[in-house]
Amino acid sequence: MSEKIRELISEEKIDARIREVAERISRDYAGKKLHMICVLKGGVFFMCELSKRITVPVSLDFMSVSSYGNEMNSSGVVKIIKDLDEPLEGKDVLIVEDIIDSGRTLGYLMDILEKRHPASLKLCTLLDKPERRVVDIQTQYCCFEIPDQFVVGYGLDYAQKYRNLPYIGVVDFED
Ligand SMILES: O=P(O)(O)OC[C@H]1O[C@H](OP(=O)(O)OP(=O)(O)O)[C@H](O)[C@@H]1O
Ligand code: HPA
Repeated sequence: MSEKIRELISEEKIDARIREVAERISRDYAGKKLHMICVLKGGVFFMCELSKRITVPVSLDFMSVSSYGNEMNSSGVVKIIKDLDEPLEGKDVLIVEDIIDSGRTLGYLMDILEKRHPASLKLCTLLDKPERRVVDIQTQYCCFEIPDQFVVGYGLDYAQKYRNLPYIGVVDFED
């Protein structure tokens, strides 16, 4: 079986929407410092583009968790592959994700990070697939809601492929 990628959200639309969300975040955190946590690997493209457009002082940290492996459905078991370098105590923390699907990854992550006593803990996601939700997640900043389709590009992969596409595409499978 081979796969074909069909464009769902263009590079231009993503760029424009990230600017809008970055403006909102900059307004909401005016007078504060923002500690942004990127969930690797998928969140890295979004984190770079978003953080460049935020106008309050920003610090960055990275965490790697895995639940999908090379599959198209979450295993339900979330593993920490790399923990944060810095403590979160007293910081205004924004988690930056590429996608919320079942919500299992973020549900697990938010529980762990809350226990580290940040001053605030919010979530910013590039994509949200609300139809797929199993775990309830409160998202403060979302760029796009998408239907229940497996997507790639802008950091998102299928079996580690297509992360570097500059747009979001849907994977169509062919014989
Ligand atoms: O809401 P969920 O159903 O939990 O799915 C969302 C998670 O799945 C993907 O991560 P993945 O485990 O594929 O790792 P990756 O970012 O390294 O590709 C994505 O980056 C989210 O972290
Ligand atoms: O639609 C998706 N694409 C890539 N990775 C994902 N992880 C959760 N959902 C997705």
